[in-house]
Amino acid sequence: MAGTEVSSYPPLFREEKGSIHGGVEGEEGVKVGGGSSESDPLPVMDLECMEMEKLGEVCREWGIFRLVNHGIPLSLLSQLEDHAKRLFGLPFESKEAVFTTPVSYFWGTPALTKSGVALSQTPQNVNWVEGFNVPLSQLPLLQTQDPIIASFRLILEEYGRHLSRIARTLFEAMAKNLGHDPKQYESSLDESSGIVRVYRYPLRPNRDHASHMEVHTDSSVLSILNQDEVGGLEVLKDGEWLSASPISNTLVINVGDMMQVISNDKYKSVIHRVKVAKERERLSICYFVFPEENTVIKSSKYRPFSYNDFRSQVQEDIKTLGHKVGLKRFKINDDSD
Ligand SMILES: O=C(O)CCC(=O)C(=O)O
Ligand SMILES: [Fe+2]
Repeated sequence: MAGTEVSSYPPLFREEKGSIHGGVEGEEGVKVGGGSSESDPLPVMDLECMEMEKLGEVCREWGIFRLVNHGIPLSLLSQLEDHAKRLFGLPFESKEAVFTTPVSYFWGTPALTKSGVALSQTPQNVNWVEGFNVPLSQLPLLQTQDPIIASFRLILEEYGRHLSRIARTLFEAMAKNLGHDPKQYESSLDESSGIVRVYRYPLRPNRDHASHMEVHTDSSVLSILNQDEVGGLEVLKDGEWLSASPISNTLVINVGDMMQVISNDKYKSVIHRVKVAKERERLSICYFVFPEENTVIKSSKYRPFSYNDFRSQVQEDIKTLGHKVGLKRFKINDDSD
């Protein structure tokens, strides 16, 4: 596959390419799932038959769950994966030159500016990832003569419609479970803010136990993840890292920071990271959806702020401190930091 050509990696990722054997075997204290449903620790929710009580319990105790019966055709998922692999296989310089706006190419960090440019990262805390950032509402502006990019766009548009539907359905069920008036909370989920990130995690052979994506929570209301069969997503639950195994035709849903605020801290924004424990490249496709950016989010636990305020604070913290501080910045009576 073209994707394994060394020239398709950012230069920093090429140095260790010579010795791809002796990869990471897992780690003590981490249950590394083998991809079968027996080893899957995540609670499972069915989109076609939503159990409201269980949904509330899962969002309070886990902040993450597996979704089945999501209604996205398998053929669409595999077409998307196929196209992503072909585009990642282009030479690094072409990816940088071709994908600027509205779809941008980035590497080394998932922290991007509003226009999709990577915030700079020191070599010590570089994330072993590259990706395409796709603001769904701007996809029609992507002009191209390239047939693969043109069909990538069409596939993403269709995928985006499914994700909006899934996010809206889940959000309404969560609002109902929280006893919120759905009308009042309508602008807390703005489908036009939806972003898809297509990630490729290259091999990292000589860095046993190093993260491919560092520990974090998502800033979104909800995130919807579709990972390939390699796996590597890990979730912190009761002080233990659990592996969210890849299971075909299922999605993983994360409660994000904004949902935690909307729920007055009843739901929790899940702490997670990516560590690829196999000698294989990994591909994942993540969707993030946010509140309407200027609407003030009401909560008794936080001072009033909009998503715009939150994003600016996160970006400032990453620039000045090197990491996201997150919700603590807005919490009432929190004396930390
Ligand atoms: O690639 C994954 O599985 C997760 C990525 C992630 O956590 C993120 O982009 O926030
Ligand atoms: Fe994440």
